Amino acid sequence: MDDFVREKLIEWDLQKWMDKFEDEEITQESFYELNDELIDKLIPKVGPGLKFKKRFKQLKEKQSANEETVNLSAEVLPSTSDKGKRRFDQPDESSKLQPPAKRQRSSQPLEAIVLSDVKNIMKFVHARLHEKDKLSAFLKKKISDLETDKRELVGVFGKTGAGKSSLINAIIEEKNLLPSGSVSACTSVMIKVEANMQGSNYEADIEFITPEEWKDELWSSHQFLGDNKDCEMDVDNDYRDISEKFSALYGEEWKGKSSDDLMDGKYFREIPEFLQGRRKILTCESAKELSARCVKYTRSDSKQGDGKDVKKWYWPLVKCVTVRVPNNDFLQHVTLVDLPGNGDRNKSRDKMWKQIVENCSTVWIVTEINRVIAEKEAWEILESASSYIGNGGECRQILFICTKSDHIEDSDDQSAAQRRDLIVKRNIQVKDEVRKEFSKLHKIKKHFTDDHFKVFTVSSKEFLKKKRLNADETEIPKLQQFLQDLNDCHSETFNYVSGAYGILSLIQGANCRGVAGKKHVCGELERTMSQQLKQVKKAMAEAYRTFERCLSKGVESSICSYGQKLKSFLFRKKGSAFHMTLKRVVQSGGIYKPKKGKQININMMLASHLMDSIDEEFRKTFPNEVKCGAFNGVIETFSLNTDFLNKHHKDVELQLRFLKTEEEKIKAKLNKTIRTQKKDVYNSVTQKIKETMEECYIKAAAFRGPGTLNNMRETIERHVHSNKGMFEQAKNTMLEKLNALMQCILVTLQKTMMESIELSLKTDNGSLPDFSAELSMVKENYDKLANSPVIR
Ligand SMILES: Nc1nc2c(ncn2[C@@H]2O[C@H](COP(=O)(O)OP(=O)(O)OP(=O)(O)O)[C@@H](O)[C@H]2O)c(=O)[nH]1
Repeated sequence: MDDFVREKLIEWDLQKWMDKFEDEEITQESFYELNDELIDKLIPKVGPGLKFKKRFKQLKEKQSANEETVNLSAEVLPSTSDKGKRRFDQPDESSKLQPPAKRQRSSQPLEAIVLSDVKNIMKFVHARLHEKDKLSAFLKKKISDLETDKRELVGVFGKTGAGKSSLINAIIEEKNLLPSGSVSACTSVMIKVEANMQGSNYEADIEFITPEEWKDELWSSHQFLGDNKDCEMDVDNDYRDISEKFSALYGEEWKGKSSDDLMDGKYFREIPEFLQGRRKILTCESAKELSARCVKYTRSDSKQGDGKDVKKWYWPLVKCVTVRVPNNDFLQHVTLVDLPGNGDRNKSRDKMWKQIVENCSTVWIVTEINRVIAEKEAWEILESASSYIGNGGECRQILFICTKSDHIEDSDDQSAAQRRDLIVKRNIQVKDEVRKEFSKLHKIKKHFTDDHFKVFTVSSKEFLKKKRLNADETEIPKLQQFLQDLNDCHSETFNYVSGAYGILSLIQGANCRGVAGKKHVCGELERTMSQQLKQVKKAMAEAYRTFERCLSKGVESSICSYGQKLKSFLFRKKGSAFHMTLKRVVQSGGIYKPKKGKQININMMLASHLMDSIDEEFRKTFPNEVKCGAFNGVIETFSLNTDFLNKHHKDVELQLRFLKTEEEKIKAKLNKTIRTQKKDVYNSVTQKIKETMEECYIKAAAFRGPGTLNNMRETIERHVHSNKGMFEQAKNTMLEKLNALMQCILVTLQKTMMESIELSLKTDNGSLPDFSAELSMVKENYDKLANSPVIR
């Protein structure tokens, strides 16, 4: 690094530290970024204020004292639960100190180091630009818009006892994190597992449902119990469900009490956060301790095992628990979510379930190897989740994970090698069977092809014990590799650095006055843009026509067949059990999830012909795979051809570089918008039908006494007959949403690129600060990244 660049580095570092002192933001961790040279330079810079000098001296003394402490045995040192948050001017008795910034830096990947450096440079540049003119304001905004927060969501589904918790523990190599193994306790809430980026502790962040939601649930359960007190019906599952939920929280006390009584503060003394609408945070030094403290919030009743000391179980009040794990390479950019298979019977948890499921980029279906084909639950989960994760979501891969592969019937006279061979042979056979089964699932195959589906046969137990199988044979390392690949942040970092490189190039370019070729290049760019936008419009118009054609067919077949569909559902069963089921369906807006079995959803049933008509085209137009790109890849191929212009117009090289990075950034941003908005487009059909049906559900739910079942049936049938137009309306809603999305893409693309062309080539501004040193530093980092091997 030459002296000039070094000087500059020190200069912006100094500015950063001066700001930090002014804002009183100095923390123990950040202090370790200061070196002697900086401290010496900083003292005169921060002015005559002795306060600073004094504080620096204290800091310095503390640093040397702590460096000595590092060598002492960790056991003799007190805990460091709030390390990193403490200010240096506060006494800090508990420092088990290792300079984190220094310690981590050596083991950090290139991307993390580059990103941190470039981010600091851009912070400095941002602070130095004053919003006195249009260009500076534009540049400041561009810097603020640089993004890097990629996080991949992996949804882990499976029935209780399938081995999800053990699997997660094994993969992230935290064997005591999620409780598993008890016979009667099971995970009853959604659990997100992610990295603790802030500190070195294990944390559980417990989010509750609101007191109002709980009151609603108490009220509707009382209604249900009241409605059924005289009936001898097969409502066992629902009754058991209510009883289990209330007994967990109130013991036997809930019986005979009103909803208001059960909201008394005395029941929630241990969790004041619930009544205050806050989250509860548990912080522990070990995974084991956290796991033990979490049990009463995450698991359901247990007479034995891990919950024997628990008096109250709070899972009915918990919406979601986020467990944060420190220093874990597998979780840097990945969140694993342990999810109940088919949504949740509680409304707000079900809403959250859907939101999470729709955002999963990968889905793991976990099931025991022994009953993989016979056991229908895993396949049902896959089938019922397919529209949420496929066209209605963003899942790129489904991993079907068969657990407990070590579980094999063997006899005493078999040698260890024979048992191992049996396991390996069965693994191959099972994989084959699972793939065949998958290829029969027509509903799922509308959303996913065979390439999206992978099968694994794992043993979490053997991965830890290695008695019968070696690590590779347990296939846990394959899943670890899968997570590592998801964690790869190369492309996100590269986008950030290349965006920063472009912005600094533009600043440099703007400072060069009177470049001759600007006008000509500008004309060329505008011409290219108008041609390219035409291509985008053409591809969009084609997609619109295809959607219209498919949906029109869907409307026709919906009108032909809805009557039969409705009849076979409404009259499929006789008697009081179905009466109760239908009542629950209409009470909850046409959607009901029985304790056992598939979800009932009248709205989806009515929308099914429309969805069938569009599913395949929808997947082609909005593929979830990153490499494909929406609207036949036309946004991916959009280009202003700056590379070509660059060859002939070296005088505007800096501006063209900026435009190239702008083009990449806007395309990445649009892809994100499409990924989110297309879910809305897809769900709009069912949503429209749900809205049209709401009125008749309310009417049907009001019936009481003899004849209720028939009254409900008739009300629903009559309503659908007189609202047949809803199929056409649903089609139009989807087309309107599609059109709005297309317009948004076109306008954003055109506006952003036009603005960038104007500001880079039509403005002369020689008064921006000189950032040539920053430009060369960012270029150095850009080249480093561009030349580093990409893992994926
Ligand atoms: N033999 C064997 N047993 C396993 C393996 N993985 C899990 N188990 C056992 O299977 C049982 C259930 O495992 P969990 O990990 O708690 O299953 P889960 O899917 O998380 O269950 P819930 O918490 O109820 O949702 C426990 O007794 C585990 O010890 C494995 O690889 N081999």
